[in-house]
Amino acid sequence: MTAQIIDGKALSAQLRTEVAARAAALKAKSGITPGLAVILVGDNQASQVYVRNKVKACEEAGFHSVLEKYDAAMTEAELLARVEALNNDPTIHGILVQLPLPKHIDDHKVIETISPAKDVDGFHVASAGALMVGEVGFKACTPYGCMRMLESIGMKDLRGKHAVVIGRSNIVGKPMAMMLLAANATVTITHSGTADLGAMTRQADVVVAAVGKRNVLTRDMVKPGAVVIDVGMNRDDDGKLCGDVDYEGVRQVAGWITPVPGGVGPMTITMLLVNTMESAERAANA
Ligand SMILES: Nc1nc(=O)c2c([nH]1)NC[C@@H]1CN(c3ccc(C(=O)N[C@@H](CCC(=O)O)C(=O)O)cc3)C=[N+]21
Ligand SMILES: [Mg+2]
Repeated sequence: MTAQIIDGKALSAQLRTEVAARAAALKAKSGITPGLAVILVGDNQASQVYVRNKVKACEEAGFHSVLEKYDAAMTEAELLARVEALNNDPTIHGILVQLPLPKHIDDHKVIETISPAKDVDGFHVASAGALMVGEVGFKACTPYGCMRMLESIGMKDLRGKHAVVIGRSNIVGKPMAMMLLAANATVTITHSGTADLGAMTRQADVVVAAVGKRNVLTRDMVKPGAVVIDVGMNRDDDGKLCGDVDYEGVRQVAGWITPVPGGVGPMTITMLLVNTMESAERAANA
């Protein structure tokens, strides 16, 4: 038996159609068009591609989108001033400052300047805190997308399940663990300081790999039938996009697996649209 595939592209298409319908309904009812502003500083090649995909996804959903591109020499003060201007712009419901930023700019300072009401990335301390205590706030898009993938295979409630997260970043590992916990899973967070990773993952009903390194999870580390979610975005020796999971090996034992590309990546962009939609609806009801 080989694993069934959780198709992030297909699920994204379905969810984006729903978002487009919500956007049209909001516009008809209140005259408000959801608006996303994306700021890109510098000329990082990968960032250019991602940002273009985000703007394209917005347009397809009927959103208003603004892409602001700046030279790598932009000062931190100039960037903070742009974020503040967008905070005060009523046509904008979501602000995304593409990371990484040039070294001379303090990412944390920039993120904390974004109004939590427009923090559709879910990176602000207020958004992370809201997730931790179960308050209303924007959820980080990548882990949020992983939760929607689990929901799509009937795993919305994870009571009685053991979820093992590999990685403890602020943008994926930690919020992922919080969301799994909120879904009633028993959660283990593993990382570079974990003594025996395989001993942990072999107990898991759900494994989320979010390290940024190839072949972190191999078939001998997976319990037969487990759900494997691959957040990784790496390049193999031929320059092809690949995840953190040894896909060919792991699919021989897993019950479900997400591919790279076509898995978590498209879902990340979809949840950005969902958060921006939500923000526009909140603004309309305010
Ligand atoms: N403030 C901020 N927010 C982010 O959400 C953010 C960021 N900065 N910086 C960079 C990372 C990366 N990221 C991706 C999203 C979608 C795909 C995606 O759609 N990937 C496609 C493949 C794309 C390709 O072919 O290269 C897939 O997996 O199928 C990839 C990467 C968002 N990021
Ligand atoms: Mg920095």
